Amino acid sequence: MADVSVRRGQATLLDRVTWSVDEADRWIVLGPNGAGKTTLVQVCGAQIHPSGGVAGILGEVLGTTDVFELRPRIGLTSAAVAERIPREEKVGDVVISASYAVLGRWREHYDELDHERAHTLLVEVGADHLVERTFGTLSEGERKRVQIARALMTDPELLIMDEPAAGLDLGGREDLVSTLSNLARDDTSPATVLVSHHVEEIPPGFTHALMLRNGQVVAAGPIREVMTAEALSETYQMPLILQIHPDGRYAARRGVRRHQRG
Ligand SMILES: Nc1ncnc2c1ncn2[C@@H]1O[C@H](COP(=O)(O)OP(=O)(O)OP(=O)(O)O)[C@@H](O)[C@H]1O
Repeated sequence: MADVSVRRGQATLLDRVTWSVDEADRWIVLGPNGAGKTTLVQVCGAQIHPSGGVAGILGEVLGTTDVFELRPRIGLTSAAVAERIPREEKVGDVVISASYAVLGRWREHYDELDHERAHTLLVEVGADHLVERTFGTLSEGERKRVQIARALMTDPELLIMDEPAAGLDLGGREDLVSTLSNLARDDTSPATVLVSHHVEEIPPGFTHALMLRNGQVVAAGPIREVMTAEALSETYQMPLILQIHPDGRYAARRGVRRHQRG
């Protein structure tokens, strides 16, 4: 992205964002509510066009390419995508129908390889036992896993996940973090962008971080350089203490301002 802005009426949702993601990168995108995270990944996912600047995705430039050819090359999970999955659809079909970029399985013919791939992906995300269940009967955590398997079904060159841990309980979150960590560490996984609200949800193996505030980039780069208490405090506009655990997990909490003596 070069100087990418997104405007709606008088509002500037993204303000001259310059950012690049390489094939082997696994990015975490952090920022307070309303910072522009979803808007950013909607541009990355070829769902919306920038109002200004240039966005290049997988060798194509948005605005000069057919987004209907580009979108199947991108795996996207988000609340908006989940809402469009029919509740009565069987889990196996939710995953396999991604190969034709349709929601709701009907008319399509799938071959044995598709079935094998869907099964392998469900095993990878720990959801193979759910294959015969309907999507509507799954718990929030189970739905998130199925959505990730679906996003991977087309063997995308870019994987974008917008808040996959939202609504999960502690156990569900921990399971998801380890699933995402395994994905991140797998060399065959695509370039990945993960939007999150909590530093505790950053899966070990993620390589880069981008912090957004008011549509602007506060910090971006290799995770070990960018994930600092200073950058986080600036992003959330409050003094924060950041802990980095030896296993690569993070934790943050408000710091108490020290009163100066005298
Ligand atoms: N069509 C629109 N017109 C005006 N403002 C909009 C429009 N769409 C989104 N916004 C605003 O743009 C800002 C960025 O929204 P976005 O959804 O990208 O934020 P976010 O960082 O994903 O937030 P959250 O963490 O709450 O999901 C928000 O303040 C939102 O209210």
